[in-house]
Amino acid sequence: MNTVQVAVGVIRRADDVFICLRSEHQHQGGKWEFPGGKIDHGESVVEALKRELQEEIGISVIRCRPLIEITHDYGDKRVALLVREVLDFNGEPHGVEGQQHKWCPIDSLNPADFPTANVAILDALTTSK
Ligand SMILES: Nc1nc2c([nH]c(=O)n2[C@@H]2O[C@H](COP(=O)(O)OP(=O)(O)OP(=O)(O)O)[C@@H](O)[C@H]2O)c(=O)[nH]1
Ligand SMILES: [Mg+2]
Repeated sequence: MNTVQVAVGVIRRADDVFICLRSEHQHQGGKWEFPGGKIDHGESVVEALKRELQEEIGISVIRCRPLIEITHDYGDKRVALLVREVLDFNGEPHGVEGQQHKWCPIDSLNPADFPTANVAILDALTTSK
């Protein structure tokens, strides 16, 4: 099985992070996620992150830094999440595709609400707080 490379953005504002609800028809539907998506052929992680965050939540990423990289096998799909913390951006994050979204306190994030691969992201956030 090949591994799907995914650019994922963690956007923090003080003690909150911005998260979106995955629609039921998507892989891991009904779970909350950090916005992002598949890296296209020939694209860098940062290029993909900028494109996905513009398409999904309507912001222009100005500056980001690596937070963590996770490889996870869901059985039906193997993913590599290349997670970047977004440090500066233009615009106000919202659900461009009509998806539910919210700012959630890092302390209140429940791993059970996220895809399994995200547990390591939540750990990284709690320890870097
Ligand atoms: N965006 C995002 N994807 C995640 C997270 N955690 C996680 O396991 N994934 C997995 O990463 C894979 C690709 O993400 P995606 O579905 O957002 O990709 P995309 O925006 O290109 O989707 P599309 O094919 O519906 O256009 C999915 O299999 C998804 O389940 C997360 O926090 N954010
Ligand atoms: Mg996506």
